[in-house]
Amino acid sequence: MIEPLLTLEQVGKKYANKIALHDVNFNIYPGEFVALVGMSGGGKSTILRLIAQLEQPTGGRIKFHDETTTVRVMFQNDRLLPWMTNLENISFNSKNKVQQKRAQAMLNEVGLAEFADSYPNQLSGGQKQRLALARALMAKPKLLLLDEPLGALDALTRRKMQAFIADICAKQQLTTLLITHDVDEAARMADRVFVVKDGTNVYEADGAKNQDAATIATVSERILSVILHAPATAASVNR
Ligand SMILES: Nc1ncnc2c1ncn2[C@@H]1O[C@H](COP(=O)(O)OP(=O)(O)OP(=O)(O)O)[C@@H](O)[C@H]1O
Repeated sequence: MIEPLLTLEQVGKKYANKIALHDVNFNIYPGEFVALVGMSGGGKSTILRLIAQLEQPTGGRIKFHDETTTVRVMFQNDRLLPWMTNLENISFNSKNKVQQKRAQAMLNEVGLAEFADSYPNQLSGGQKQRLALARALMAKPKLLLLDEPLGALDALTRRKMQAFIADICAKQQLTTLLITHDVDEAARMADRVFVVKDGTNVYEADGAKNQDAATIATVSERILSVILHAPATAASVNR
């Protein structure tokens, strides 16, 4: 049996006057691409922040089966540093030759080789997100967390970036967790999709990664229907 990379067991998160999460249970396995979808306020970003250890759960536990697992997050806001060149943004301005070479190779990988010496504000939205992805990948993370990374892009660029990110993650066999409102995006990019509703994960479906448009549409429709109609008390999945 394959050991999960990450297990969430009855995870809860209480803020002063709000229960954001109350019973989150799931496993993520090495190399898979998982998407968390759901309506606004359901708890998706809170789950991501807990996994990234930006906050601590107030109940249950989050277990990394290999304690050396490194995690990187890519956010909707690219968080690039405007005063550094694109290359410096991903090499963290390191003078180390190996690091610089790797940064250049990473720029090639994301199709930005010719923009090494220009600055983030000279890039398009999609290019900025590719640079942000390159920066996240520089650390060779075992787990990549994507927090609505394509939310600010126009529809066409977004579609291109979905394929681009899914391909890079597959090529690098990177374990990836994507948070998105976009059901079609989740179905299109993910191996598995979890629906998060009212602080818990209420449903799990196979995604439609690398499938034809009709399959993506069918999977999206099913997920959307769960988001709209699943009772808040539905049993959470535990795989
Ligand atoms: N720091 C906080 N203090 C108090 N309540 C919070 C805090 N962060 C989140 N919440 C609440 O927890 C719930 C879940 O929020 P969360 O941001 O995780 O939802 P989400 O599904 O990611 O929503 P969205 O898609 O709009 O980002 C919401 O009701 C939110 O108001």
